[in-house]
Amino acid sequence: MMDIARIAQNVEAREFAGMGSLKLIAPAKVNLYLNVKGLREDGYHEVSTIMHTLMLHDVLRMKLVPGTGEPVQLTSRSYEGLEPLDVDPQHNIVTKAIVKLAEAFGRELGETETVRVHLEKHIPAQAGLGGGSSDAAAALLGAAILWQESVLDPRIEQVAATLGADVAFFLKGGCAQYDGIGEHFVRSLKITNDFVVIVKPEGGVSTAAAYKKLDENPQPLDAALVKTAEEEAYAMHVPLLNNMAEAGEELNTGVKTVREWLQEQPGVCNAMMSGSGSAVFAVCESFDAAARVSSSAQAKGWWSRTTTFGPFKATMTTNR
Ligand SMILES: C[C@](O)(CO)[C@H](O)COP(=O)(O)OP(=O)(O)OC[C@H]1O[C@@H](n2ccc(N)nc2=O)[C@H](O)[C@@H]1O
Ligand SMILES: Nc1ncnc2c1ncn2[C@@H]1O[C@H](COP(=O)(O)OP(=O)(O)OP(=O)(O)O)[C@@H](O)[C@H]1O
Repeated sequence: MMDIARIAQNVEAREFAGMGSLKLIAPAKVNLYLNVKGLREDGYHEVSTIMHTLMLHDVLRMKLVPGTGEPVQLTSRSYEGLEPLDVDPQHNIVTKAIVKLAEAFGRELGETETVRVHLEKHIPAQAGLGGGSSDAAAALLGAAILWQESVLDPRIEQVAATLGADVAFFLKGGCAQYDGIGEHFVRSLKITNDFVVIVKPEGGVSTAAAYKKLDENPQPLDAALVKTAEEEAYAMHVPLLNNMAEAGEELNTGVKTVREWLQEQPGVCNAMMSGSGSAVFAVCESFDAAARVSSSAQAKGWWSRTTTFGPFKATMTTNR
């Protein structure tokens, strides 16, 4: 499996220059508010959450090539100190997304045409930053565009919902509240462009394990704070709440170390684990403060980036 990942790293994006190729961006997200509620019969949990996209993003390059026998040929390269993906190309959520959308559109893949994709990873995996989900949303849009279908076709949203709870959000982006299992849009909030530092301790947290851990020790949130979060119209005023944070800190003790360290840094307004972890995000009072905190985090051996909240959803961009 790792050999495939290494071979994939040698493939250059240059192959995707020129006509007929698409470039898409797949932004990361953080959860400003995550309230995990009861366990449903299907094993998923009811949640209410407010997510905000970041300027930090992965890049997907896509094109159609004559059929190679494979429905999708996916290569990937990880940047900025990230490990290669721990998943082989046919199990990558990008491949799954394209294959499922082809089925929904009644398109045969493999014999006459193959979708070739190069994925540039900048978002760490198992971090609660939604990297895989955002890649999947971008792949759905890219495939629809390559097949000359409307990006507003309802089958895109339908397939998104079958891929993972977070995928639907990345088709909308910005700041929005979702409920159900996290796939059901409730409302948009006014976005912010505050500076953010993301710090990830060594190791990730499995989303499924974090939900399971929370079931062992449920963490109801303060009702008054929940009301404030659910009624707030501006992203910048949403109180940072995550009742999965304790589960994440138990599964990866580095999360607690990072969160406590961030909360002590000058210029940090607030810090909290994102989603199911293991990344912790800190909202900072200035770019300078964010850059200083991020450099100090890197000096301690943690993966860290300075970014801002952003308005983007998974989207096509100029192919450069
Ligand atoms: C933690 C969050 O990132 C918050 O935004 C999301 O809830 C996770 O969304 P996601 O990564 O798209 O999750 P999925 O890939 O759909 O699910 C992974 C696993 O997490 C658990 N899961 C996920 C979502 C949910 N509402 N309840 C769950 O119990 C299930 O065990 C599932 O098998
Ligand atoms: N394109 C992809 N990018 C990242 N991980 C992927 C991808 N495709 C499949 N995976 C698998 O999904 C796992 C979780 O990765 P992902 O980045 O989605 O986690 P996450 O940041 O915890 O997301 P979320 O916040 O949605 O739970 C990875 O460990 C990897 O095995």
